[in-house]
Amino acid sequence: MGDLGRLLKESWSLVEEHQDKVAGYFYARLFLSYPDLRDLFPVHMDVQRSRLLNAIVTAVQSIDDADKFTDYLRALGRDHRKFHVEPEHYEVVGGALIEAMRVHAGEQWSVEYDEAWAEAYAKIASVMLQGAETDTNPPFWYAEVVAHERRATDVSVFTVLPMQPFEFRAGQYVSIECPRIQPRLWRPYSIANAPRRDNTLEFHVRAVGAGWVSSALVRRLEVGDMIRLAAPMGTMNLDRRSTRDTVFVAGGTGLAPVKSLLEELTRYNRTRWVHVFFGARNREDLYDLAELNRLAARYPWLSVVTACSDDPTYPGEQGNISDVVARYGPWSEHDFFVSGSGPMVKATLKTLAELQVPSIRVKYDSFTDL
Ligand SMILES: NC(=O)C1=CN([C@@H]2O[C@H](COP(=O)(O)OP(=O)(O)OC[C@H]3O[C@@H](n4cnc5c(N)ncnc54)[C@H](O)[C@@H]3O)[C@@H](O)[C@H]2O)C=CC1
Repeated sequence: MGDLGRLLKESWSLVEEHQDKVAGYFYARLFLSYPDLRDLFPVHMDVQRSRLLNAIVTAVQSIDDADKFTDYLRALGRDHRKFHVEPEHYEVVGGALIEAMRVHAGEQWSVEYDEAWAEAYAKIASVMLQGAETDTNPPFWYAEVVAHERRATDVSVFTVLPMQPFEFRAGQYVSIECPRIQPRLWRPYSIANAPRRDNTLEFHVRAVGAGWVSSALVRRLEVGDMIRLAAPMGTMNLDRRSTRDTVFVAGGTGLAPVKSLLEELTRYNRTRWVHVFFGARNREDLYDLAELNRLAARYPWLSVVTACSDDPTYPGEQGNISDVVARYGPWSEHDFFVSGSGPMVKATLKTLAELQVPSIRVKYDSFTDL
């Protein structure tokens, strides 16, 4: 770890325990110095409270890998155009963050820490700004909900039609906001189809715990609603030059990007064997199985294995999908795509490492919806 990385980690450990207070101070400082900024945030800050702070801290802490994150940060800058973020906002946010940490760190805080955070933050902000400034697309797209279907108690699949052309690559995700239901609350979801001639986009959403946006999208979204979409992000794309057979491992609605990549494969694949491992808690949550089976019946190169982790009488595989994949194989020559909750992705990456799958052949995008 470089010196800068060490200083950042060291200083964050001084305030880590008081994250809530740091977040409270940070937003108060932000809105005090820039009352206009309040309009960019949702009315109720409860859910939002730790999001921005966590995102910045994670990005800053990864500064040693900044080169690796350049594409991500540029895309994040483009994505942030949906908030109408101006260059001066970046400065205010950085200043408020450092002040909030300094105030809560106690006597051990030093000028060195101030400088380290300022340097790392400036680097990240400049890459994000570059991404935003070179983007010629609209800051967001309006899209009309044209279909909405409840597939399980907590899972819905819905389709939208963007009002202007919306370009993306199979496997990417976008932030979504529904102004009628929850203005200014944006959450990322994967697009569950490859680009289509009719421009429609499909999303799979599960209403989880305190996930306000997800619950609203599952329970309250209606055909005819207008939602807003931000710029597409993510690098979980197919490499058309690869001739390797491919394995997709999906947990729950993490199936969405897998469906998108499968749809792309149906357009050109003739030679690669493709295996889908789809895990859910119970059989009802295997919400898209009928469609997967239909694809497998039509394309001889595709096979599907399903598993339930909390349904002992399910006749298919039992257990977490990260373990189920290890019962098949050998996999050391395959390309892998992993999609699901953070813990599911982590567990699957561990299994694959144990199975000697080189990490370079494993693609995943990890994002969590709260
Ligand atoms: N909706 C979308 O477009 C996308 C969603 N995701 C993420 O996928 C997740 C889906 O959540 P749910 O449907 O509620 O899935 P879930 O929590 O019900 O889990 C589904 C399956 O994933 C596996 N799994 C879960 N936790 C695991 C762990 N700790 N270790 C090993 N395996 C585990 C198990 O096989 C389980 O049956 C969410 O976290 C969401 O953020 C990811 C990509 C796209």
